Amino acid sequence: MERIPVIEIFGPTIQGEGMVIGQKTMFVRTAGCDYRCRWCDSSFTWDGSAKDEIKQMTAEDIWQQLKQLGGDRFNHVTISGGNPALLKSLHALISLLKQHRMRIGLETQGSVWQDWFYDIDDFTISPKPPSSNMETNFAMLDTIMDRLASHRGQVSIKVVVFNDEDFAYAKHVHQRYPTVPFYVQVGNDDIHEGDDVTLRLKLLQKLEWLVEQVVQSNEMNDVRVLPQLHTLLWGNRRGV
Ligand SMILES: C[S@@+](CC[C@H](N)C(=O)[O-])C[C@H]1O[C@@H](n2cnc3c(N)ncnc32)[C@H](O)[C@@H]1O
Ligand SMILES: Nc1nc2[nH]cc(C(=O)O)c2c(=O)[nH]1
Ligand code: SF4
Ligand SMILES: [Mg+2]
Repeated sequence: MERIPVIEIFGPTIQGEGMVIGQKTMFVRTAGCDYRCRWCDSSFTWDGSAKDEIKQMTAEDIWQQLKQLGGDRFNHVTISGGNPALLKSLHALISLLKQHRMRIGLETQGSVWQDWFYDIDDFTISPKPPSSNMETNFAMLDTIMDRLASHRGQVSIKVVVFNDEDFAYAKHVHQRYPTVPFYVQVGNDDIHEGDDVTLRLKLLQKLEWLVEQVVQSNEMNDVRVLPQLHTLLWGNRRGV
């Protein structure tokens, strides 16, 4: 039986980001990433700090844990990471979730393709801006966007923005794929802040700044600006 490296399973909660923000969902977070974003809010998935929590699970193990946590109070499961697209073995989980009539969301940065992408209902691709210190492979991103063009599910692009340079990058990505629903998301620079009131204030100020950038730009007439709703509600906690 193929195994999937899982670092946490949680929910029911709400999708705090992007196209289906507010959707009640469970989360399955896989371990391992091909990127090392400077500001990654889930670096425990790849930096070794939570390596003892990684479980090699079968699709059936994961389903059992989802049911144990969520009972019959969910019909949507979001797969995130790390980069879940590194895992060919996820196809087994995707088909099992389909059998159980779940809708499936995926969060990935668009650096790797998998054939099971075709079975995702809510697909979020989040290419990384300069502040991450990562470099986008646009040839790969073009391939992925091209293959998903005739996808039956919803596809969107979400770029996290921390500064002017990131905003310029976001414009560039939006122009490259102009027909794909496009979201800019507030970057959280304070991933170690423990005081939720302080964090909220900072994030709302950044949201105001980002809204202003979009309002003033004639190249961003058809984009949506969002905060991370879960961070506003529950701060930097894991598993929410
Ligand atoms: C932790 S990543 C996991 C999925 C995949 N590796 C990716 O980056 O798309 C999930 C989402 O969180 C975003 N994210 C990570 N750190 C963040 C931060 N400090 N502030 C805002 N968004 C962040 C990522 O850009 C991505 O859209
Ligand atoms: N509530 C909630 N929404 C999220 N949307 C994307 C998340 C992620 O870490 O991928 C995330 C998360 O960790 N929690
Ligand atoms: S690609 Fe996603 S999980 Fe990987 S380091 Fe960047 S934000 Fe974190
Ligand atoms: Mg998160």
